[in-house]
Amino acid sequence: MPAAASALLTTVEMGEADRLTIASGTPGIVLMENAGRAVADAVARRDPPGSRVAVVAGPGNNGGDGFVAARLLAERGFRVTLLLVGSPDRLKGDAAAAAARWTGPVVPAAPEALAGAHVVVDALFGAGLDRPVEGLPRAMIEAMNAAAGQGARVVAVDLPSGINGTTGAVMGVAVTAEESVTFFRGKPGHWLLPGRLHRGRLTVADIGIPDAVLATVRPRCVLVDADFAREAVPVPRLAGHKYSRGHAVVVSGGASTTGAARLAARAALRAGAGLVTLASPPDAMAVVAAASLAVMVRAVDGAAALADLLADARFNAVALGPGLGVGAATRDLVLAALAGPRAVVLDADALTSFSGAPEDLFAALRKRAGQATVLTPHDGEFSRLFGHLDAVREAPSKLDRTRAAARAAAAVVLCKGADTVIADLDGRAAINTNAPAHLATAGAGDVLTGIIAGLCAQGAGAFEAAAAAAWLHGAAATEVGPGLIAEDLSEAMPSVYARLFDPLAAPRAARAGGLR
Ligand SMILES: NC(=O)C1=CN([C@@H]2O[C@H](COP(=O)(O)OP(=O)(O)OC[C@H]3O[C@@H](n4cnc5c(N)ncnc54)[C@H](OP(=O)(O)O)[C@@H]3O)[C@@H](O)[C@H]2O)[C@@H](O)CC1
Ligand SMILES: [K+]
Repeated sequence: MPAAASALLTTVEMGEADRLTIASGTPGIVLMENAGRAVADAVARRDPPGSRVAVVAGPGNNGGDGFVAARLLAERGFRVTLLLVGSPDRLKGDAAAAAARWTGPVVPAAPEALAGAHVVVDALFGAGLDRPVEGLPRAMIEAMNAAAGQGARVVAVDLPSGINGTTGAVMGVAVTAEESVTFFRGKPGHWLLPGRLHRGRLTVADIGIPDAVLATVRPRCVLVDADFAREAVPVPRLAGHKYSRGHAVVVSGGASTTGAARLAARAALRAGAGLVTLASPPDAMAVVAAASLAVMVRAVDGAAALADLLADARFNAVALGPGLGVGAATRDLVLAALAGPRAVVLDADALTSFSGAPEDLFAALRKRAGQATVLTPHDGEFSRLFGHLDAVREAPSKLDRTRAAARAAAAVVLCKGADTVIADLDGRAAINTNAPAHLATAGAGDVLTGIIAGLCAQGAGAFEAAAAAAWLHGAAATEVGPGLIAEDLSEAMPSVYARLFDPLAAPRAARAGGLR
């Protein structure tokens, strides 16, 4: 997996990182002191000494972090109230040790005790939340949200209480924080919906866990960022020529529906493919040719003709789906594309055409497992293709649903949305949230398909191509800004690439690692 810096750790993986660190000689109470200090620092960064701080501490180590933060804030002149959910004599281990260092009163938690707080530190539940929240904890979460409504700033320790760190799910009810301070690395629940909407600004604090533990923990999920995209995008060699950058084919629909394929084709070219050909039904040739300059056009009448065209091995990546129409003709085109040694990207109508018989698609995909194949469903297309599978229905998160779909289809699956998840069939996964709201516009999905095909044509692996394309697509939308229409995305790609590969604009870590 590229970019270990952006690894996201499940709560189990984070527990292992803690254990490995403690086993190699750093006591747990030291980690807890560091965690509590990071929380106190987050409070002190924005609120002056003298502010009233209510710390809501729970019965586990998240509460322990709260005790440390309470002590350090009191030492810095904040007026701190410590509200405990549960009884002090049931605190264990490091949390008990942290509580013993707190010399102020321990007040039994009650919702009304939050009145007048300028800052609420939510140290109720973190990684250990394992069931729906009820009773007093629920009342305290609701009171924290009510306090936020009255103007209090809520700073969550590790996770907003009620959010599952691994899945991002709300376990009954959850705090909506202004800031969450987490430790060592982010967690999938900080980035998946709805967790992302609850966590506010995310601060990741170093608490003394060495990066080296990642080699043992081996996290399977990353957040897609600029470093990931920089590593994944094949950079043209000076000695290369257009053929060495691959030749992508995009299959077009009929005369009245060529726009989607044209958007995809142009995006494949802008993504860096050496050559791009639109395979067009004969009746649409005039329309397609008139609107394409750098993109080439070939008449292709049905699945047999597509197979003939693709017999030329230089066509090394094919995208199908945008504007293709739903039905048997599209199914045949898809099966023809899948039946050979090339990267294939399936989107939109190419997916919907198999919604009555997904197993037919999966069988064709399994035959080519090991070759690059990417499916790019939105939520509706995803449930039509994969909704019948138990492993998908029972998955606790979008992350796991997408992984289950990738396994079933023997392909990389990119499930679109505000939290786009990309999963490989081996369990590797990535989350991309680099997507401004104005990206949700007609034709944007067609462009994403084209970028993936363009990266695959240049030799990127299917997983890397899909994840990097999602990030680039979002970066292009950010570059254009509000008012964006799908046509603009491809035109913004040169600026996105310029920024990505400009050594002066790149972050220090990437410079030190050397740009290819
Ligand atoms: N050394 C380390 O490991 C470090 C860990 N760190 C910190 O520790 C946190 C993880 O700590 P944790 O594992 O103790 O879990 P935590 O989130 O405090 O909650 C568990 C408690 O809640 C309870 N409980 C659960 N669900 C419930 C529900 N629905 N309703 C009611 N009760 C519920 C559960 O009780 P039980 O199941 O026993 O009834 C248990 O008592 C992590 O987020 C980070 O902040 C940092 O200090 C860095 C060093
Ligand atoms: K919390």
